[in-house]
Amino acid sequence: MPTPTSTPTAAPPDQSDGDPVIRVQHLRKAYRQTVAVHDVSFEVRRGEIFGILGPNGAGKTTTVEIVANLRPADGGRIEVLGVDPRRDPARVKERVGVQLQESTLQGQITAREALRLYAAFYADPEDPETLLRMLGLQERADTAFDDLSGGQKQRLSIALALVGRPEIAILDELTTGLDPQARRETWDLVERVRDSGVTIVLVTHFMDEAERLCDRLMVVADGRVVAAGTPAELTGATRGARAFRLALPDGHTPSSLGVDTLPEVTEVTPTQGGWTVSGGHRVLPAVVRALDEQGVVPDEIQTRTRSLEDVFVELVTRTERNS
Ligand SMILES: Nc1ncnc2c1ncn2[C@@H]1O[C@H](COP(=O)(O)OP(=O)(O)OP(=O)(O)O)[C@@H](O)[C@H]1O
Repeated sequence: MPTPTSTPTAAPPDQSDGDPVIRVQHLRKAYRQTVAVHDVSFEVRRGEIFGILGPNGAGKTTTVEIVANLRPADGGRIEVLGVDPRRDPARVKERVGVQLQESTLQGQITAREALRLYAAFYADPEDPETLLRMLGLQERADTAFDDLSGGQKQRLSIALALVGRPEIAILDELTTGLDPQARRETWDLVERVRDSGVTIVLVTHFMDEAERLCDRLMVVADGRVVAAGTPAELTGATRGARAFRLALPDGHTPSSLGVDTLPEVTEVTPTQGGWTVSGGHRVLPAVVRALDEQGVVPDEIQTRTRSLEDVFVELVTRTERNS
């Protein structure tokens, strides 16, 4: 069974809004030959859901484990609720609840027993029965962990992260392996937890999850922050950015037709059966005009709102290209 990640005497959350509860500057961490985190800086504000997105191996888990004081950093400055986790580990343990990837409990323990056991580590824990109700687990409270569904196990691991009444909850790969309905239920639950005053740091590589849940987020690739902002800022919704899918007749590519060098085009990325072309407000007419001038009729043009996934793929592709 994993060691509980928090200990006694959590204070009730301070409800004052917006001030940073986590400040990370120039974080660096290497594991022997692998530099997992090159240079990561960010702030998490009280009461928000802050997302950390990135492809596999980007350094997301390493970053949050350092914030939760489960690993030492090699460099940089970290402040959690005003203190350096290395200097005051007890305070961070008291106030930060962590649900890490693949948290597994001993197979025969029931949800109720696990919550009671974890609650015993705190002076003022949340009532396990309240958590069971809040997470919709009361019907399954006496079921052995091994017999719970994936979604129920996930909800139990969130409950365990919340049992110490943390001010900050770190949720890592929250919905990996869940079916669509269980994912949606888990999202609703996370919003309820945030609404109850807990600041949430959400590690994910699901764009839909980030778009739906996060107030602000950062995209990490290869141990560096490659973009940060609200989902709307990142997708360019506030700047009138556009994207569309383009399929061309055999023998033509966007670069052979000079599409990628048009001033209106910011990015061309390959997608299944074609390319995603992104740019400013006038990107679509500019590309259609350029193709027409060369006598090329596109096989397909499909417009849609630029999603966080488009942005993510562009950013990660660009980072890989430059590294
Ligand atoms: N304990 C460790 N020892 C050695 N290398 C490690 C260790 N933990 C992580 N790494 C390496 O550090 C890099 C970053 O890993 P990390 O788990 O932080 O990334 P991540 O973004 O959370 O990835 P994922 O989405 O796959 O969980 C990877 O190359 C990984 O192999």
